[in-house]
Amino acid sequence: MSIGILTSGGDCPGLNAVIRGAVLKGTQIYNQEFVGFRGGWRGVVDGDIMPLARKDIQGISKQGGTILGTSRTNPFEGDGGADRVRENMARLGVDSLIAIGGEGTLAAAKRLTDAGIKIVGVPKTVDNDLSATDYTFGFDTAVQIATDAMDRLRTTGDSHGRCMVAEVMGRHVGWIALHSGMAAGAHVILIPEQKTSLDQICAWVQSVKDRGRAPLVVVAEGFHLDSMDDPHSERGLDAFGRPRLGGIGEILAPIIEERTGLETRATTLGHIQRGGTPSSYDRVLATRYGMAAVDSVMHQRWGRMVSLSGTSITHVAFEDALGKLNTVSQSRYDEAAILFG
Ligand SMILES: Nc1ncnc2c1ncn2[C@@H]1O[C@H](COP(=O)(O)OP(=O)(O)OP(=O)(O)O)[C@@H](O)[C@H]1O
Ligand SMILES: O=P(O)(O)OC[C@H]1O[C@](O)(CO)[C@@H](O)[C@@H]1O
Ligand SMILES: [Mg+2]
Repeated sequence: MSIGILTSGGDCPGLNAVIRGAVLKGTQIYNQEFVGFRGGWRGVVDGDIMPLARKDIQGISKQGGTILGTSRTNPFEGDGGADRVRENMARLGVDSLIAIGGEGTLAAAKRLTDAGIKIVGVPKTVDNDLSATDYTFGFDTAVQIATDAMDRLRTTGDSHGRCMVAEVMGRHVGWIALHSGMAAGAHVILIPEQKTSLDQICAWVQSVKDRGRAPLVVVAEGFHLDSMDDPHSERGLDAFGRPRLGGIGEILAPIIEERTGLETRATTLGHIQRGGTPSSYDRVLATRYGMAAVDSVMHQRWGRMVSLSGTSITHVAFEDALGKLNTVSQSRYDEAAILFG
């Protein structure tokens, strides 16, 4: 019997390092065999597998994306369901699953675990929005990419004396905005947790302008003004029926320009934040998660995900890992806000 690995939800730098860590420890220490399911839960429902022997994972921890592919497929929709998953696993000789994904992937994993399927979870998300782990891999890389981009925006903004608006990812939480904004010396950081008025945003921008500096405004895609009920969305729905976010930077830029008289440009970083080489921090965390997930399989810790607590790897039940987001606290926001304007 082998262990099946899948990556599901948005991709993120470090997924390949998890796969490598799991396969290396599993083959070397436990003499286990592995297969990969292609395209997240879709591969599990369709029985679409690829080999994951030691030679298949050589050198992949520095590669971005996921060699398995990913999707936002719901394993309970269409032809799916727990019975279908169970049948496919039995037919393919797969005894248990390592599901690598965010809160949605783990919610699906919990439903399958409740139906008796043996699953352990590995948390991933660039947004760092899972509360049951101190950090998810992918976040550090995304922050570094965003910080580099902002450093570049600042030199062109300074040269032209313009206000630059940088939009970063962060559907429900503002961690990428907070960390990259602090690192790049942003003058305004706008996050989903803190509704803010246009008057306040323009007052910060104006004060930077009055000091003769070129303002940098960082906005998370999930931010909404105090006058908006929901985050800005104009890009339809994702595969799970949720609004695709993005575009709030382009909305804010002309308003800031009109109100402050300062020429303003917006840049949306988008999926650049999720692409390319993982940072060394993310590779190490992801590798440790992969190895710990195999330990969990060997100890039959079904329905639990590996998690980082301080510098130690621990285990959290799916039900405790879901339902509560890791939001930016008021104190972390207040600390950053001292630097605004
Ligand atoms: N409660 C649920 N029951 C069954 N399937 C679910 C549930 N929640 C989410 N899913 C499925 O799992 C997929 C993956 O979830 P989602 O798209 O939220 O990505 P994720 O794993 O949370 O990663 P990301 O950080 O990119 O959001 C969803 O697209 C959906 O098809
Ligand atoms: O890649 P997609 O499906 O457009 O998803 C984008 C979403 O995924 C994330 O990158 C991670 O959840 C969010 O920040 C963003 O809203
Ligand atoms: Mg999600």
